[in-house]
Parts: sequence; structure tokens; C-alpha cells
Amino acid sequence: KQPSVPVRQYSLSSFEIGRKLGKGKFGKVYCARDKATGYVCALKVMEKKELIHFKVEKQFRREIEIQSNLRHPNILRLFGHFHDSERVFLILEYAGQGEMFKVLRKKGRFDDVLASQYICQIASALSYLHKKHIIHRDLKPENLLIGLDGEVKLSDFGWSVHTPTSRRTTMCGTLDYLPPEMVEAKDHDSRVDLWALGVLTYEFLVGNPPFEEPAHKATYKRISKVDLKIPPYVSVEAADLIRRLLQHQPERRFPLDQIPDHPWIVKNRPYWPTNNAADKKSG
Ligand SMILES: Cc1nn(C)cc1-c1nc2c(-c3cnn(Cc4ccccc4)c3)c(Cl)cnc2[nH]1
Repeated sequence: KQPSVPVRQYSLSSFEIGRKLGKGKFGKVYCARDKATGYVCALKVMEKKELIHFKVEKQFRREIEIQSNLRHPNILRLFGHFHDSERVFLILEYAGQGEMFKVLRKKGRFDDVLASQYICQIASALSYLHKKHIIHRDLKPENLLIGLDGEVKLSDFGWSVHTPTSRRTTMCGTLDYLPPEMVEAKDHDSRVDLWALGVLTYEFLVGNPPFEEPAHKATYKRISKVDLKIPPYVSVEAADLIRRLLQHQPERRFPLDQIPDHPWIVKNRPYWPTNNAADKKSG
């Protein structure tokens, strides 16, 4: 019988805290090094009183429970968590190239090669989640990170749940990524992530999400009608995948496991993927 690896008890003094990497709605993230092993990670710090005030403790507990049991190259690892009297801490994998939305805002929009690689990796992570009956429900550039070798890392599982479900918590933040069945507060299942993947594909290639409007009501209307306008510079293959994902009826949305064989992905897959981990291993 394998001796079980002793689960280490962490506290703030287990780490040397580095620079602040970023902040989100709840909490801040710092670069941190584990003193015992020298391992660099990302420490997400949240104030307990904030979690209580925003009534997100349940969401937070779900984030820990779901993310700590996931193992996939395109899903950010959650190694552990601990708390002190006022704060809770998540010990997260450090993503070497930072936040996707910052790269997208800086570049404006991605070309077919980069966007298709990102979408294929996200589809792989979503397929892994759906096989475990988990839907992410909050797919957007703000919840994506980029690893040292340029690979995408899905993060922030605060909104993920086990399927099938009907949302009980009121949504806050952008409506842009919600599919019709969620804006109409109908029952929904893992195919909500397919819709969001279509929105993400569009945003990677155009620079803004497809149904964006200043007023929520207008966004809601455009989503419900699938009022989709794809600019002429978007390639025929990319437009085809976007249209196949942004289908009003969930059952008509393009299945995740067919994404790696879609012409847009196949046509833009580089022969020799540059400087990825496999390359380094083969030397
Ligand atoms: C920024 C940055 N630049 N470079 C070179 C690497 C990074 C980097 N950032 C991260 C981050 C990181 C930072 N901010 N955020 C956004 C956030 C913060 C708080 C709550 C919710 C969401 C994530 C993580 Cl988790 C994990 N790894 C990270 N790596």
C-alpha cells in the first residue's frame, strides 16, 4: 500500500511574499515562494468580511472543492488553502505569462493561429470538466491565464457547478457571455459553456464580444435574438465555428470533442508547435 503523501499544513509564514500580480472583485493575488521547497506559486488573498458581505462564501467553498480536484494542463491548479483570523488564502499555480484579458487588450485582437490554439486548449479543458459533470459558467478573458509556454489556463471556478442545474444566485457583472437559456433564467446544462466558447472565439478575433451594448437590456435582446454580425476580416473557417457555437438551441451547438477536427483549428495548427514543454522534453 502506497504511503499517503502527508498533507502539509500551510500558513502565511510558509511563504515569502513577492509582488502583487493582480486584483479581482474578491481579493488580490501575490507572487509567493514556498520557503520549504522554493516553489513559486500565486497566493490569492480574500478578506473573510468581504466574502460574507457579498454572500459568496458558498461560491468560494465550491471553488475550492471543485478546483482542488482538477488535474488538466489547461486548468490552473489549486494546491491548497488556509486562513487566519480575517483572511482566506488560496495556493494557486503561478501562470508565467499572466492574464489573458491584458494580452488581448494590448494586442487588440489575435490572429487565426493564436486564437485557434487558445480555443482548442480551452475546448480540451471544458471537455475534461464536462466529463466530470462540471460546467464552468463563467468563461471569459478575465478568467483565463497564460502559462510559461503560452498555454491557456482556465481559472476562477467560483461560478462552476455540477450539472444539470438552474441558477439560484443572481448574476452580477457582464451579461456578454451568457447564453439565451441563462439570460431567460431557464434550466441550463454544460452547453452553456459551448455558447461562451463561441463568444470567446469572436472576442479573440474581433477584440470585443459579439452582443456588447452599453445597456444590459440591449445586450439581453441581442443575445436572445442571436443578433450576430461577424466582421468581413474574420476568416470563413472561424466564422463557421462561431456560428456553429452561437446557436440559440443548446442541442444544436457544435460538440466540444469535434473542435480539434474543425477546419479552422486544423488549418491553423502549426506543424512544429514552438517552445512547448513537449519540445523541451524531446530536446
Ligand atoms: C500578472 C502576471 N504577470 N505575469 C508575468 C504573471 C502574472 C500572473 N498573474 C497571475 C494570477 C492572477 C493575477 N491576478 N489575477 C486576477 C484575479 C485576482 C484576484 C481575484 C480574482 C482574479 C490572477 C494568478 Cl491567479 C496565477 N498566476 C498568475 N501569474
